Amino acid sequence: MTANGSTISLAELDAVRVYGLPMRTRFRGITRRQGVLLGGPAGWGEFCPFEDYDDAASVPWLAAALEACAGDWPEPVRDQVPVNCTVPAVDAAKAHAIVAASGCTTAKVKVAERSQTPADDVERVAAVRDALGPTGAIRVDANAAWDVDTAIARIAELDRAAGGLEYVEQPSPTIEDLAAVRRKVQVRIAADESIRRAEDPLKVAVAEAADVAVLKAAPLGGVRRALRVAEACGLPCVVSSAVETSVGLAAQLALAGALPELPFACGLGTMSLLDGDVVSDSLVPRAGVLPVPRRAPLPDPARVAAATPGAEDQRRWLDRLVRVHTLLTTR
Ligand SMILES: O=C(O)CCC(=O)c1ccccc1C(=O)O
Ligand SMILES: [Mg+2]
Repeated sequence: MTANGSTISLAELDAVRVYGLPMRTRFRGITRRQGVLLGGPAGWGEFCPFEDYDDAASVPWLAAALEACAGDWPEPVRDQVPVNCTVPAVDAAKAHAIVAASGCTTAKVKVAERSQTPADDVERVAAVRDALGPTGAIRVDANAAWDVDTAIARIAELDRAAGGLEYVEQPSPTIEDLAAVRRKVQVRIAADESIRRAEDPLKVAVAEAADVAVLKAAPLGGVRRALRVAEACGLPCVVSSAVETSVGLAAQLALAGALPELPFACGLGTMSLLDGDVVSDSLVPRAGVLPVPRRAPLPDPARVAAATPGAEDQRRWLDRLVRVHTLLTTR
């Protein structure tokens, strides 16, 4: 459903294209992204729930894609959005190179990945500071890896290595953990998974668990729904990608463009994580900013053809699309 209560049926779509693109670096265990591009009456949307999401969890992703197909995005209040570069759990030299090449003055560094030691994280963050210079902002994302005591210890080390962290994203799994960590550290806490997956995203603010809310348009059911979450939670918001193609990123940028306040850089500089795109004018940041588009860029037929996966993957995604659409429309 869109905010207007209209749902596009699959029969109203002009085009349905399954795509698959490899990731340049393994990221949170993900080595490729696949999804479906939907061509609707007013534009293109992208349906790309993560592989491990079940049908119920994928419903909001479809709502977000159909909102884009219906051309149902709110009016933006800004025409460009500052973004961070994203530094996966790579070695320090590679991290330095990513930041230096990015043109961004904010870097988000993945930490606490299973293949890494705390010393690797400290080295990576120190290298990122070196590449950014003294004025850039560094945030880290632990993806809920730490228990409360570990979080408190690691945050202190990483804050020192960074010469000051802007915030720590999801240091621990639960809202209660985040609140406990937040009471013990000086660094701001950002809630990501707690908002995406919680039945009631507002609990984050109520529990005083976070200083910043990370919003992703697709898992929250689209731009308009995500805007309502932003309003209700009352926290400063950062829009962060789900590593979509430029079609899905456009919806994220529509959200970032429509938020009344945007005090921090957004996590939308993720095209560099994907090896390829489905449009020819990719949403790649220039000088650390991305434009706020009025609609998604049009898929380029040659690029879509080049990214089309095998018959089995196509079938799997079309089946998934139909099942999730049934769930969306029969709720
Ligand atoms: O925010 C960014 O810079 C990149 C996006 C990102 O980190 C991400 C991408 C896919 C799934 C989860 C996450 C995350 O923020 O944890
Ligand atoms: Mg995160």
